[in-house]
Amino acid sequence: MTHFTQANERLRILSLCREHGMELDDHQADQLEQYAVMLSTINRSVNLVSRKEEASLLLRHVFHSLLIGLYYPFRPEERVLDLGTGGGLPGIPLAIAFPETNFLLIDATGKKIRACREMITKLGLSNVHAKKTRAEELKGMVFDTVLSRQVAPLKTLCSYAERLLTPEGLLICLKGGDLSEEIDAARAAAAANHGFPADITTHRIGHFDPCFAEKSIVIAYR
Ligand SMILES: C[S@@+](CC[C@H](N)C(=O)[O-])C[C@H]1O[C@@H](n2cnc3c(N)ncnc32)[C@H](O)[C@@H]1O
Repeated sequence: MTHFTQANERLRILSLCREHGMELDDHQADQLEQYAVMLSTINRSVNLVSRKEEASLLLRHVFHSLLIGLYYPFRPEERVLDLGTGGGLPGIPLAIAFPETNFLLIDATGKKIRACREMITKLGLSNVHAKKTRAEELKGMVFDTVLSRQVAPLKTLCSYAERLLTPEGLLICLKGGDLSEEIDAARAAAAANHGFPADITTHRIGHFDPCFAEKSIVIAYR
């Protein structure tokens, strides 16, 4: 990404966040930009994001992740799990935007978690930790919210999240394409997941930028 393009993207993302009520200070904007640069650098050796989309990392990955915070403002002290985080998406951008909320990033792939740890340390973030584990193997922890971006069908995510969430907990996913069959399948499987989800809402996000035309935020409720 050229410096010119990156500066434009930074301004655009900051103004989009501000327009929608998410105020980020200069330090947070610097951290988001630094994260996008590190993601792009590490991506040369560890496959963290699609190389085709590298040209607009700040918009397509960082801002895409931040959109969750526009629909669901995280509370201080809330415990959030990013299930299948890869290179820290959506967890790291959200941990930057919500410094008083606690994030745990998990992924089944060790080199991705090592990359996340390196970026977390360089960004100086103390509210986010990363652990190599499969969701099915994570035990003895509960979360107020489980997040997931591009990991598994909703039905599978609900089966993982159900035993990791508090009684009022939510599953929030970033998804693409026509979701009607996926949502029907998740609803049909609810009985096998202790009634989860009791309800599902979807929010189209194409109005933020044409690159999100096919994308939605899906929220599954107890
Ligand atoms: C397509 S990548 C998406 C990564 C990231 N969320 C993003 O949006 O860039 C899917 C990731 O989910 C991880 N994953 C898939 N199933 C998992 C499971 N059951 N438990 C933990 N991680 C899982 C994979 O290792 C992979 O890194």
